[in-house]
Amino acid sequence: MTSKGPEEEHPSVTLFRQYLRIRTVQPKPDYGTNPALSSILLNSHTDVVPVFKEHWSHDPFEAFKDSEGYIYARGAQDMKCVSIQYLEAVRRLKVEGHRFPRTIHMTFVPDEEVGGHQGMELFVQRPEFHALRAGFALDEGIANPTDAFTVFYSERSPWWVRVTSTGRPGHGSLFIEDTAAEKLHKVVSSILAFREKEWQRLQSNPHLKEGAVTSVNLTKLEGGVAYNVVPATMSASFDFRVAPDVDFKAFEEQLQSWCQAAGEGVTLEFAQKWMHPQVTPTDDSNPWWAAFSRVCKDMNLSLEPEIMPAATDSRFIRAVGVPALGFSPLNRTPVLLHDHDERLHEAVFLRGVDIYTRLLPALASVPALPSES
Ligand SMILES: CSCC[C@H](NC=O)C(=O)O
Ligand SMILES: [Zn+2]
Ligand SMILES: [Zn+2]
Repeated sequence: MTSKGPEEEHPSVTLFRQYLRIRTVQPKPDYGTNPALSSILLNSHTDVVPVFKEHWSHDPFEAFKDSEGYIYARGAQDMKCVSIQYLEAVRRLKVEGHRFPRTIHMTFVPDEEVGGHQGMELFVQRPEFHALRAGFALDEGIANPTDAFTVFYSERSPWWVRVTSTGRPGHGSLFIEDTAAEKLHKVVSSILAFREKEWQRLQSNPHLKEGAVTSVNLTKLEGGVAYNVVPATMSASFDFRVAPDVDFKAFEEQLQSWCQAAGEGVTLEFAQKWMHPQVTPTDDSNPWWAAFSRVCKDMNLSLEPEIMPAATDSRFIRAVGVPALGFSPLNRTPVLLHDHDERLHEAVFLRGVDIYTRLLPALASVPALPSES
């Protein structure tokens, strides 16, 4: 009863037997046909952001599919789709018996949504990461509502800044001078004026995309104990996303000078300060880009190369010298990552599997780089 014919075999048993046939024998495990070459890393994170269930049309963890084919779930775009698309493309290529010179590794990492500090940031420093010998990585991108696909070659750097202002306390009925609030107000005004300037710069230049300018939002205000007590301390927290072409030293000095200009006792501290932005070249000098863009051209996919406005695990990968592209093959899809009713059409998902099925052979067949020969 256990040895059924091949046509009846349980798919899990078939998968098991396919895996057994791969000669991963030490000391020269057969991971790819040329293990001297660097590998391709397909990275995805497994965590998702929280939900406000009351704003969803369907249970965000049920993966409900409506009659049109839209699948509703937290992670449908960010980025459980990509994890499964990688796996399905690799499975397809294996079933078809393809072999490539370069090994393909997949990593499924935690904690990206809270900064990756316990995930990819640590992993890239580990010997296990270096043992993968990654030469190029793919990681998440963002959906594109048009026919085109967005691909990210760099990222803005997150700087999370808390400005703390101290001043004279006292009774809420008096005109107290030099209060924490009035000085904090000055800093907030300076930073929001800068925000407006960057916004105008973005608006007035159709060639600039969101990731090319520096953004900032005031995200927290803290302080105060009672209506009639002037507090001695107040603070404002800001989420800056600094564009990769900014002079970081000069920018930090600018922040400091806004604090100083507001008066005595105004200081800033960083809760997050990424200092290592990297750009993955998007021209044919980069053989990974050449392979990636060639496949897209062959498949008639139009690409929109951009700088990622948010921060992903790609920044850690690029910072250790591995070029990376942020790409989620999701076109004709409204951008709903982190939003209510995050959803993805099944046809778009399946098309993404087709796209990876073409991309992976090309990337895993990039000839030896000068550094590899
Ligand atoms: C800056 S650490 C937080 C990382 C987070 N990534 C995805 O949304 C982001 O806010 O960009
Ligand atoms: Zn993500
Ligand atoms: Zn996210």
